Amino acid sequence: MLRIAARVPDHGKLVPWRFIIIGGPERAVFTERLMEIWRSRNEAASEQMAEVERSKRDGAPLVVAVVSRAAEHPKIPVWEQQLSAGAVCLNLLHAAHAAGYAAQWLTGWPAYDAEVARLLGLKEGERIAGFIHIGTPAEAPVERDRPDLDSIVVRWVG
Ligand SMILES: Cc1cc2nc3c(=O)[nH]c(=O)nc-3n(C[C@H](O)[C@H](O)[C@H](O)COP(=O)(O)O)c2cc1C
Repeated sequence: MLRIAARVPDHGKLVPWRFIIIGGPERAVFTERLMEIWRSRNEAASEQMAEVERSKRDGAPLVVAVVSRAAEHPKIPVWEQQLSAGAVCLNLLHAAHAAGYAAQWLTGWPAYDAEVARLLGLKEGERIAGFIHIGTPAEAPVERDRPDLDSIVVRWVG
């Protein structure tokens, strides 16, 4: 799956992304660490609120953090490097689904938190493009409204 995920358009072959696998026994430890950080930020939160938070962090047995390491480059804009990291996330979703798993691209506060970044060993300039949660499907995914193409497509007429 990671091989498929890494097979994305990558202008300049910079490989401006990397993976951190959070699985096995470390998966539960990761949730605990996130909860500790969350509690330190939400000291007044009730146990019920903590359980809601835990249910959001505690989903699939495998999480792959896709890390963007886009950096200033003389020819390749940072924007294009970040888009490439997004493509990695989507490819990983497709790879997981094609292999029969369920997968979801999540961010939430942990993707933007300096302490979580330290916990994951992110280096200066690195950031989370997505936490890709992967597991065995428990139920059919809920469909939701999709964009009305007529409202977002125009034909360029010069
Ligand atoms: C960058 C990014 C971050 C996302 N983060 C979250 C999130 O934190 N929580 C959430 O419920 N959905 C999040 N989503 C949306 C889900 O990945 C997904 O689109 C949604 O669950 C519906 O799935 P579907 O589009 O396959 O029907 C995020 C999507 C993207 C592109």
